[in-house]
Amino acid sequence: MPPPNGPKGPKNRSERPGGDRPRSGKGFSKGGKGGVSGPRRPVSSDPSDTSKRFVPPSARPARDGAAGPRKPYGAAKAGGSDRPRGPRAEGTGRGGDAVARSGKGGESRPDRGRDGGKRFDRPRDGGPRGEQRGDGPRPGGKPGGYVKRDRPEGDRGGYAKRDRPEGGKPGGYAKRDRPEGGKPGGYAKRDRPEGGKPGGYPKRDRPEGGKPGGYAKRDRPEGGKPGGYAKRDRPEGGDRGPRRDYGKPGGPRPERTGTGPGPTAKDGPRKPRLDRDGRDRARQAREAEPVAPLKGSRLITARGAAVEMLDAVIGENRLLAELTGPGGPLDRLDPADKARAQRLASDTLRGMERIDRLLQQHMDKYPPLTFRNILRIATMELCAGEAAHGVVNEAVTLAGAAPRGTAMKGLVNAVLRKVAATGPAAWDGLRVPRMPVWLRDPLIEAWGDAEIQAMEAAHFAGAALDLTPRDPADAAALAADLGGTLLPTGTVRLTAPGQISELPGFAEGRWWVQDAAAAIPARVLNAQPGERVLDLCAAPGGKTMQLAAAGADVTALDVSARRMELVAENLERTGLTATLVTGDALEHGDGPYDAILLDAPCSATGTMRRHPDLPFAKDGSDFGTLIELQAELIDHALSLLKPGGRLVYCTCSLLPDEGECQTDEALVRFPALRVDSEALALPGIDPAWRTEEGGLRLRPDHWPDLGGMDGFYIVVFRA
Ligand SMILES: C[S@@+](CC[C@H](N)C(=O)[O-])C[C@H]1O[C@@H](n2cnc3c(N)ncnc32)[C@H](O)[C@@H]1O
Repeated sequence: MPPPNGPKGPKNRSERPGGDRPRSGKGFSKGGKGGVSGPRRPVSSDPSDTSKRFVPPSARPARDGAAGPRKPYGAAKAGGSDRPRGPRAEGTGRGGDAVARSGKGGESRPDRGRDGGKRFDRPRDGGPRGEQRGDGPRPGGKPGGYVKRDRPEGDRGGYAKRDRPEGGKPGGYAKRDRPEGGKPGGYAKRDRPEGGKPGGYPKRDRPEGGKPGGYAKRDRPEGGKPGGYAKRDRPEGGDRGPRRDYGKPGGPRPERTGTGPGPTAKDGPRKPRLDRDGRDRARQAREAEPVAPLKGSRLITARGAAVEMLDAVIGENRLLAELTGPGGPLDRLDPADKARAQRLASDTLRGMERIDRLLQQHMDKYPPLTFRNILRIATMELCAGEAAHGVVNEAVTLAGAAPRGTAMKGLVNAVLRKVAATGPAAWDGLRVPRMPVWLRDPLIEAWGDAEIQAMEAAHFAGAALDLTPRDPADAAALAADLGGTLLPTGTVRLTAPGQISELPGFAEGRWWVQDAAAAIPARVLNAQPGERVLDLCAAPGGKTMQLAAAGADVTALDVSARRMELVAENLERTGLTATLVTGDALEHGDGPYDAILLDAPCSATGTMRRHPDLPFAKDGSDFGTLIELQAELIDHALSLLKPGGRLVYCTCSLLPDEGECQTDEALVRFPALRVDSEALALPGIDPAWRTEEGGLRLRPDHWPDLGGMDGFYIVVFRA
């Protein structure tokens, strides 16, 4: 068979035969790994020729010429990224995480030991001070210089002489030691909080080679505005040109608190910031330790646990879902307080940009991370209408209970009283918090400015609780019984649900938690009773349950043993059955199947309404690896299909690279493959959501009057 259209493009693209995916030498390739370099063996275009379809991984060409087993997912980043990862792709992609969160969920990292509260008691090393050090107040010193009005005349709020970094001038941080973008004298009003100027990083700080967006203008129609990946915009053969690098694998990670100030042009070349923000220590710690255990009584409260969660997300780039397991901040809380702590942490992350803007009005510089997070949570609560007296008292108590926190109590008290006086009234006038620039720029290029603002509004609004009824015919009755809303696609939405496991019908398995968008892939797959269906990346099992409830003979596979336990628990609760397989999808060979659902691991950027921690914990540097894996999974899934069988590919991502582009490129690799767009004609699915290549693009700003939905891409292939 002649090779399908190969990539045509700039020189730095991998030259790969067989219609392999066009890739950039920078772009999404994995630096030293060089991306998938071998030719991809195409699926036979002859539907009856099943013998040529399955190419076992062992028979595949070596990646980068390197023989041997595939490396664990994300483990081998180019440029020495030291971000430790668990087993391949565990926890990536969160299309079904809602199920896990209903009391079954979060992944803990069993490979980490316990540690005695290090985060609150870091050794002072005399090194540069930074925003994320979390070191506690300086020795022997009052926290002078934090609160604006507390400054003595002429005092610029800096550290006392003995505390200055070597070479430091009075009045603040020596240039090299200043927080990114910081000026001498601390965080004066004009200096923005974490992350820099609104809008983010100056051009030169963008990932190498990365233009904002990375989807070059030339790909758009003449004069066309961004938004949509219309076929007409693409060069022949589905070649979109080099892909964007969403992060800088192995390089220093950009500031991404989501709120603010990043490096500014005057800071000069970027330098590693690990010492400055404590991330080197954090990373080392992550290899061996779970969340630092709770220290003392102060953290056995919802607010204390929320502080610890924020410390881990912002200071250590951990996801909230990683923090819910044994040994984590929630460990010793009762279920109601667990829920409250998670809500406090999520709401604070969601509103972080506004919160920091309010706080910065009253501080010349930020205190260490833990105290900053105490202030942030309290500010969020004050602006949400909580009684000032209780919020301030609790925050002061929390601060005082932290190591070396006695000296911080005054600061916390003074700042929060000011916030209480003016913050709630100012809150609504502040702009809707934005996504971090590394993500915002490419999304604007993809969907347009107004659309991104609408998505940000949806993210800020958060998400209701969505339920999928086991029996789709029960949806209206379920909505009535639970006081919910029946959405056009058959999901039941609850706006004030309370504790999930206490809701009627939970124990009996009448429903499960699943975002409205996440429920659509299994619906378009339309499994029939008795059909042999494979759910290829199944955990925690939301889509498996839909397929099993339809009466199909379901095999559910996932690489994560821990997450497969959730599938088993969910099936047991709902009284549904499936064959469970724990293993790598790329090594599964038990075909052929009538239909396959591939809910591939992805950036999870479509789930930010529910996971506001994502922009803080991620920087996009692993997206390239995920995109490569998605293509491999598509190829392998196709090899397991019966002739004429259907493959539903989906990701909970907003990035076209994980959706529309994957479809384009699969169609180039496999010319006989067809997209079945008719399968998308289901009740509640707006035809306007269809994409030119025949898929379905769901976005958080869809259904604005109903409360939005997660971002998803869905396509139905026919072999
Ligand atoms: C988006 S989640 C799946 C959600 C699930 N379909 C649901 O609806 O509940 C992606 C899953 O892919 C799994 N995964 C990642 N790489 C895999 C691989 N190579 N083989 C099998 N599963 C994999 C992850 O463990 C994760 O559970």
